[in-house]
Amino acid sequence: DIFRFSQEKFGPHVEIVVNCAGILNEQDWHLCVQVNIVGSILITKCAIEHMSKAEGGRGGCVVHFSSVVGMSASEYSPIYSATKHAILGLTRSYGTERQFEQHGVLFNCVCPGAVDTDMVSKNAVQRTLFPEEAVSNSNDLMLWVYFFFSPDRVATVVMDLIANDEMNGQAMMISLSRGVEQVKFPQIPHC
Ligand SMILES: NC(=O)C1=CN([C@@H]2O[C@H](COP(=O)(O)OP(=O)(O)OC[C@H]3O[C@@H](n4cnc5c(N)ncnc54)[C@H](O)[C@@H]3O)[C@@H](O)[C@H]2O)C=CC1
Ligand SMILES: CCCCCC(=O)/C=C/C=C\C/C=C\C/C=C\CCCC(=O)O
Repeated sequence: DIFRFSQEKFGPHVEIVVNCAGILNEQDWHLCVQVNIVGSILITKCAIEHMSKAEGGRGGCVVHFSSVVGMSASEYSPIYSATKHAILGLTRSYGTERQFEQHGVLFNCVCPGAVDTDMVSKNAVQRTLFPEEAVSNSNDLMLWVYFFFSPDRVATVVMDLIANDEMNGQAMMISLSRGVEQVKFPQIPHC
């Protein structure tokens, strides 16, 4: 539907897809898996269907939203973290040379740390993410609660990815400790 909406509003050729939709819900983890993983796969499939040069499209780029906890363990939100690992894997696998040769579509993702949005106010403030005792026992945790990126900062990184036609299968991490950084993955040969 979102592709049809875009075509009606902006014209027939979709060339840029930003898949930002996501939820953090450890209680209703089926929903979390459905929205974050299945949703991202569906968007990927639709993007290829509409953008693939082999199907009459013009190619283009897809930017998915993973997270810093898509690359590292999350003590408080393991299911959410697993879904964000999946999005990273999806991005890297569709962002291979073979896939690009087939479709002409670039796939990259962003992996932000905490960003000042409704997701934070729903989860951090209401403490579904932080059990009460974890908040009261850790000064470090409180540090995270008060330091967030602005959504604009993340949007700038997304815009840079859209403008870059060299990057494919890459992840841009946006973290307090390291700033904006392209993640270097180990090269593991297929067995
Ligand atoms: N806020 C944060 O600290 C971080 C957020 N992220 C990721 O950034 C993305 C955006 O999150 P936020 O803006 O922070 O959260 P948010 O809760 O403020 O916004 C999420 C958006 O996703 C949409 N959405 C949810 N389920 C949907 C569905 N089934 N179909 C279509 N749209 C749906 C909502 O309507 C909402 O507009 C998510 O993928 C999230 O996992 C990544 C790292 C950190
Ligand atoms: C360290 C930032 C992790 C960002 C995770 C994410 O994608 C969305 C989080 C949304 C709300 C939570 C806000 C802040 C999280 C702060 C600390 C989390 C501690 C790490 C953990 O074990 O989950």
